[in-house]
Formats: sequence, structure tokens, C-alpha cells
Amino acid sequence: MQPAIETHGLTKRFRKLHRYRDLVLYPWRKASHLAVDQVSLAIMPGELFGLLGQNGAGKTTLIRMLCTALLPSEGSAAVCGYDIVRQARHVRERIGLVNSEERSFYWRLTGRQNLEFFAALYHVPHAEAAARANALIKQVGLEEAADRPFRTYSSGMRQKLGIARGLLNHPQVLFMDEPTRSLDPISAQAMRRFIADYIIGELGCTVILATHSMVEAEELCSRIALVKSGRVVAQGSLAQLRQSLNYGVRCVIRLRHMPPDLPDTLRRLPDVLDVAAERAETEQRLAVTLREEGPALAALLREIVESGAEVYHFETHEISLEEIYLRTLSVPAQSAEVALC
Ligand SMILES: Nc1ncnc2c1ncn2[C@@H]1O[C@H](COP(=O)(O)OP(=O)(O)OP(=O)(O)O)[C@@H](O)[C@H]1O
Repeated sequence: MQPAIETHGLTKRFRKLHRYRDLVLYPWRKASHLAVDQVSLAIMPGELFGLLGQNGAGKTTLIRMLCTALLPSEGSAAVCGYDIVRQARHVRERIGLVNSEERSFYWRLTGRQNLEFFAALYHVPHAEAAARANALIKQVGLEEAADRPFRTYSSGMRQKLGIARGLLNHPQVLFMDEPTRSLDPISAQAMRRFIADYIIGELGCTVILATHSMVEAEELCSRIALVKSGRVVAQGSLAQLRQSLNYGVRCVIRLRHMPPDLPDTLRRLPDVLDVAAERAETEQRLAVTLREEGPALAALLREIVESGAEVYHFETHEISLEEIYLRTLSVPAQSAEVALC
């Protein structure tokens, strides 16, 4: 099957203003900022693919290139089989974009009028435009506000209208840049259900979702790319990320009578990655990270019991997406890369 989105070494450099010192020392050189660095991805039809990364990691720039709003500096990409540079018009006809940019709506027009206006821009036949706008207004739950001017909308309502606009032209591929950013937890959960049930389930769209919400990524995305300084540093399903990054399994043990040297003894066991011990008056707590369950877990428990400690609570946790994110991406951010070329 042909991927819905395929990129090969996709790269974007932005021209940077010279610092005064560079102007004096190297007047002939051009400064550039690497926002997206050699990204290669293959996203299959119907997949919901997440982009996670810190502010400034390059997620929006990647999305803007795939939407044909920005030209790549290097590399290539195809959306629905069409090249994003040479066949940009074909790409645009097949995609929708949802971002948290509200300035692109007309503030004096109502929500419904805005949708009808954008439907005309997307060449939706006039007779169909009103019906599509109406159906989408219902889908995103804006019936009551549909005939109020956009300027009176709350941030969450604006966000919902943005999602309706992204779906106006029946896109095969939908790019969503932080679609639940301004939504309260209940509306965000409803929006996640809407994305899973309607956009993926019913419409069968392929979705690229850039988000800072771990809940959203964990709940919705079949695969995730972790982006750092423009590079995809890891990608895969949550299970694949756990396996490939080798972050292991966390065991939490509450016990009494813990010998003082037990944490050090456990640290020396094979396949033990990390041991943290907490002592309180009535109980002690050990948090041990193992490379994997199985023999390593058996050896750990044997060692604890043989030490004379009394175990009265034991549980294992898989490493959460948030922990994977923090461990992979929170290494001190390199200062913005400035390449003088
Ligand atoms: N038009 C531009 N000109 C120059 N630099 C830009 C431009 N657009 C983005 N950048 C820079 O490119 C880098 C990546 O920005 P981008 O908006 O893609 O990050 P992001 O991952 O989407 O961040 P956020 O999570 O904050 O939205 C940043 O350092 C940003 O300052």
C-alpha cells in the first residue's frame, strides 16, 4: 500500500539575521537556522500519527511544508502520492489544516458565514456549501453559537470552528496543529472522541497531529514521532518506543525492615537500571527500574525477601509516554543551532 504521506530527508532552513559581530567578521556568509532536519517518515492511509516535541522543535514547520505553505530547503515529500513542490495544487485539493490560528477567520461574520465563505474558497459547490457547513456545525457542537459573530466566540468555540473548517473539503489527509489547545478537559475529551470516532472512524482520514498533550497522543495516536531540534529522534507505537528506547519496567515495592545496604545490593543485580529508595518512619519504599520483566523480576524479589525485608505491597508500571518524552527530550536543549554557511 502506498503511504498517504512520505518524506525523505525533508529539511527546512530559515534565513537568520546576522549578528553585528558576524556581519563584521564574516560579511560574505549567510546565517541560517535549521528548523527541520532530515526528516524521513512514512504514514499509512487511515493512520493517526503524532508529532511531539518541545516549543520550537519544528513540528509546525514540518506541517507547513507538507501543506505546501512552505518550500523545503532539501529533501522531498509526497502527500496522497503527489509531490509537495511540483504537484502542490493536487496536494492542496486533498488536505485539510486545523491550527490554533484564529486570526484567519472573519471576526464580523458568524461561524456559519465563515464556513460558507471558506467552502467557496475551497470550490465547494454553492448548493452544497450550506449543507456541509450545517452538518459540520452539528458535528463539532456549535449549533447554538453558529449564527453569532465569530468575535463573540470563546477560544474553545473558535477552535471547534477551526476543526469544522479543516473538514469542509472532505480531505483525505488532515493536519492538526494543537487542536485541543484552548479546550477545557471535558471539551478536550469530547474532541478526542470526535477525532477518533468521526475523523478517523467514519471519514477514514489520515491525520498528523502535533500536540503537547500526552493524554491526547497516548489515547489517539497509532504511532508517534519525538522531535528534537528539527530531528525525529524516535518514532513508533508506544510499545515500540518503550522497547526501542529500552526504558524498562518500573517496580514499586513498599516494605518494612529494609536493611540499609539493600538498595546497593539491588543496583548490582543484572538488568536493574535504576533504584531509588525512600525511608519513612513506618514504611520504606523502593522504586526499581528493570530492563524487562521475567528472570530479572524474579531475581529482584528473591533478593528482597532473602534480605529479611517484609514486602507488603508490590506493583509494576509500564513507563508512560510522559516519562518517555521527558527522558528523551529534556536533555538540556542545545542553543538554537546557527550554521554559518
Ligand atoms: N518564518 C520563520 N522564520 C524564521 N524562523 C522560523 C520561522 N518559523 C519558525 N521558525 C523557527 O523554526 C523553529 C521551529 O519552529 P516551529 O514553529 O516549527 O516549532 P514547533 O515545534 O511547532 O513549536 P511550538 O510547539 O511552540 O508550536 C523555531 O526555532 C522557530 O523560531
